[in-house]
Amino acid sequence: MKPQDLTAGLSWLSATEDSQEAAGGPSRLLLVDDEPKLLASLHALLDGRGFALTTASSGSAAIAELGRARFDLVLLDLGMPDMSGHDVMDFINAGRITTEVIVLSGHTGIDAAIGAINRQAYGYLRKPYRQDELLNLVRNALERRKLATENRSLFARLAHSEKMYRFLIDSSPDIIYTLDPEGRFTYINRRVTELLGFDRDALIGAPYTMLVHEDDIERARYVFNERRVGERASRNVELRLKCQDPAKDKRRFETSLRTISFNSIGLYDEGEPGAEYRGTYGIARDVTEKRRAEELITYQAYHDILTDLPNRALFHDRLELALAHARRKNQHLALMFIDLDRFKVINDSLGHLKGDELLRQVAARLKRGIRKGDTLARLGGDEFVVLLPELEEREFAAVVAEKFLAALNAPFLVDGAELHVSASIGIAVFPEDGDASNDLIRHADMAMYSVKADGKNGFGFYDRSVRDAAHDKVALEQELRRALQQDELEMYYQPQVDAGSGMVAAVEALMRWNHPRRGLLSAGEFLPLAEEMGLMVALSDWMVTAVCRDFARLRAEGHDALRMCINLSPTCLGREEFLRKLWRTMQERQIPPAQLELEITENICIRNPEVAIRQLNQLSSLGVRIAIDDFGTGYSSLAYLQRFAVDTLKIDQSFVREIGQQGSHFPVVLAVISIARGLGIDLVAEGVESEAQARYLQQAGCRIMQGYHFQPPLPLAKLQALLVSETAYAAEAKLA
Ligand SMILES: Nc1nc2c(ncn2[C@@H]2O[C@H](COP(=O)(O)O[C@H]3[C@@H](O)[C@H](n4cnc5c(=O)[nH]c(N)nc54)O[C@@H]3COP(=O)(O)O)[C@@H](O)[C@H]2O)c(=O)[nH]1
Repeated sequence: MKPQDLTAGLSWLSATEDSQEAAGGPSRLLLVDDEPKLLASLHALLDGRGFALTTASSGSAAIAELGRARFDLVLLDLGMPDMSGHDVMDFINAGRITTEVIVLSGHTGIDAAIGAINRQAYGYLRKPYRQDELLNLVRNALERRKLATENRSLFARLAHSEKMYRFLIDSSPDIIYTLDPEGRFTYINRRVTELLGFDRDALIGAPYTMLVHEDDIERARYVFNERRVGERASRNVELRLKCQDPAKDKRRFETSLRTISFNSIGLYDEGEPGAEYRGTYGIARDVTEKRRAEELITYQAYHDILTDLPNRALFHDRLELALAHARRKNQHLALMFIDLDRFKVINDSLGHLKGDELLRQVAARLKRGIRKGDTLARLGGDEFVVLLPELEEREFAAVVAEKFLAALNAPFLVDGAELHVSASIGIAVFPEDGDASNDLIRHADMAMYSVKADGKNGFGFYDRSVRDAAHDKVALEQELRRALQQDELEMYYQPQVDAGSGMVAAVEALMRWNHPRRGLLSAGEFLPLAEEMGLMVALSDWMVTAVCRDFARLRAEGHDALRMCINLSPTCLGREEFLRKLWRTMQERQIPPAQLELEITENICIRNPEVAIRQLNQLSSLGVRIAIDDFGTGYSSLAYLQRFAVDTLKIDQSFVREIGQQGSHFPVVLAVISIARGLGIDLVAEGVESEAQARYLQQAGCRIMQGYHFQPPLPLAKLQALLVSETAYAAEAKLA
């Protein structure tokens, strides 16, 4: 049997050996000699010296012992009958059994010694040996054995720690690198491949500049050529690094970049500055997502999410900058305030999703009208502002405003429906109309309101008339609050005439204000202000009391077939207490429900639609009539016909006004008349101002008309007189 074969199955020995050695205890010695006397004397010599002794009297017995246990030292005879000492050493070497061997040989020839040394025997003693010589050799062999064992364990611990650090470095979420003094990579962990796509082996020896975006190279020098340590090392320097798609051609860089934050420290001999510079090491963290999130947050803080336009904060910022620039350069700038007309009605009747889509499309059209350097922003709702810096002439702002109005003129297609939108634009110019940003915005806003008051769909500059109107408005506000207490309000009544008979069929109650300085103001001149000021509920309460009182009086005077029409403010409808008060007052004044008609407009249901619809239906079921005012102008007019039991449709004045030329057709008027006829609903045409209009309407099938052509709104006394003369005329006609 070859010594190698004998070692099969003994590999556990070398694996566990070190740990057994590390466990400590007496050194274990195996004494091998086929000569019993020599073996005994050897044993006697070593016994009692702190060793654990085992004896073997043949080569094969020695091998069996070596397979059974670990020995620190084998004292080995060479010439044994069954197996030579050399064979035993071959077995030890083949099995990688870590033990020291001292050969004790009776051979005198040099070959035996050479054979022992070639097999890594620690020592060779020729028999007979001196005892002290043997003991010395044994001590030295065991000392070497101890050192070798310690070395091996140290090496194993180092290898383990190296493995662990490599694992930690490679699985680090950060890039870890070292550079030589010339800025070439000497080490870089695996993270570089995951993050940037580069093969890390290909990077070793390559200059760091190949990774850095051109614009960041200067800053990169600061990081990568780092020569400082400790507190002075560079920290959190952000650079943009290029990425490579490993799937693609490796020579081509992808345009994508990642933002990486670097911390780096200079490497010196003995780790001290002043000693020789060896390069740089550092850690780099990917902060791309963090930066993107921060950029998004910043973007959203300064932009309107719906339209992607600058928001109020960014607009103010740009305006302040533009003003500073204009002051320095002695230039003009214009500020425009754009407000869509009737957007609230569209938004409430079509729903907010469509309203939002419309705003997006409006923003896109307005954007097309501005130049580079101008700013278009959305302040919220349907309010936009435009900044035109470096304005050469005031009139240029008018050209831009006209461009905006023309851009909005074409219909918008929202969810398959065509929508028509117009805007009112107010313009204030620096420095004439204000020096501070807030003044300019306020003045452009006032100019815009003035355009609205003048009929909307246009533009206007902030000027003296706007200023005066604003002052008037402030004064009017204060006076309106007093008007209620000082009994300055009065109800007027405009007859609705049957064009066939010329008789008054109904009257519409219209509020008037006997202003102490300005004279009689019609409802259109102060009710919008009352709505704005939140006075509408109080005014409507007063109106209900006054109308029911006047109506009861008219009825008591014998005009009991007369119908009274009152206008309902959207603010009041949807308030339970208002309609309860109306009902209570009607009962107190004994007004039959069928004689009262409530006029509601298209935006009546905006405030509290469910309550409004329920209440209207309740009143309707009690017999009160419902009329739709301004029919045809809103987006929901037709939808109302399904929601309420509508008794009357009022053809809006704007359609009636168009009736002028003889022989023409007025399709909207005809359509409203045919809808009313088809549904069996009464019709009233409002704003009839001429004989021609009256004739056309009558021929088209509308008999009841209201307008200056017949009667203007009248104070109660005049109405009473009219009704009395009418009754007298009717009586006369009957007699005749
Ligand atoms: N909630 C309340 N609303 C009211 C009340 N009183 C009036 N109103 C509403 O205010 C709007 C403006 O009213 P007013 O200034 O009174 O104008 C009305 C008429 O004076 C005017 N009119 C009448 N005939 C003609 C005409 O031939 N030509 C012409 N250009 N104008 C005319 O029209 C207004 C009546 O309109 P309508 O109501 O649509 O029939 C107005 O919307 C009133 O409804 C109130 O007490 N409460």
